[in-house]
Amino acid sequence: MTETMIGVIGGSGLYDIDGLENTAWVDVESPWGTPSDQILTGSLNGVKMAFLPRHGRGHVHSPTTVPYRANIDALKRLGVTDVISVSACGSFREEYAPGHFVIVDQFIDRTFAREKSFFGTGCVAHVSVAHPTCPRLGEACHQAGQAAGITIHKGGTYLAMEGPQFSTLAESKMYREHWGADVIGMTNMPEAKLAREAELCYASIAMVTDYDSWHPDHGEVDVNDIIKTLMGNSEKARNMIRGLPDLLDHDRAPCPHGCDRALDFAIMTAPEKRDADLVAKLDAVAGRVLTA
Ligand SMILES: CSC[C@H]1O[C@H](OP(=O)(O)O)[C@H](O)[C@@H]1O
Ligand SMILES: Nc1ncnc2[nH]cnc12
Repeated sequence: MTETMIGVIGGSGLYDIDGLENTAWVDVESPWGTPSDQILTGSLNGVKMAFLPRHGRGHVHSPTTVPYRANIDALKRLGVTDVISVSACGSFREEYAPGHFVIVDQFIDRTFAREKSFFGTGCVAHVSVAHPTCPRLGEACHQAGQAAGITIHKGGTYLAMEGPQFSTLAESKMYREHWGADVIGMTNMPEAKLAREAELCYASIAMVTDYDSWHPDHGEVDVNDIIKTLMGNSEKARNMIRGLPDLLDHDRAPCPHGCDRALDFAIMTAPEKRDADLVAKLDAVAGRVLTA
């Protein structure tokens, strides 16, 4: 049995969490760069927790410049087993209204200006992201959300756009009417792909702040309106997070969906052809299979 450590990545409006015991903001060094910020460590009901504000406290990083690899590597290095990503999003569905939460289970990745893998020349790996989120962790988030009195929808496809501008009306209609996306945001990719490469269970909670620009009865998306909705959403998210330790237990059974074994057959490069520097950088992410 490994010990559970819940890592929470907080998006826009969620720059800290409360209620943890024995807290400290700690620097975590990563060979993949400097994480977005220090990481808040502590425990809740006997379960270890780590919190990282995705954009940094004070919202320093844009969706494009968030150091996604450093963030995931740093959480893995700390001992995190399960990552809960909390994000603001626009909605493409009437019934996913501002103030509601969505447990995302699929993604369409339209980002193009980000490093998307820990692997590359000298250590090539191909992991499956057919099912990019962990159903066990998503179910725990769903239960915690319901217990916190949140209107929370189970399942949804998140379109990850590059940003930082919001979508045009034509894009918004295309994503909604032709691509089947349910919500839109700028940050869950490549975060989800990297979490899978690092063999971390990953669940995404998208907090609806707006109807993007498609809705005939709502104006175009406006960041001031988003911030107003975010203020209410972030308190709800904190309430939900407080319920998670009791649902996840201190001792962690292996993931029934195999998230924690994603690299078992993924690495293609022959041992004698591997680049030593890259292999060294992969010590936290892939040490389980590279040193076996
Ligand atoms: C404040 S609106 C746009 C901004 O909010 C979302 O951030 P996050 O996913 O980190 O909550 C969206 O993706 C944009 O980065
Ligand atoms: N409409 C939207 N598009 C992209 N990212 C968002 N984050 C919050 N609302 C958004």
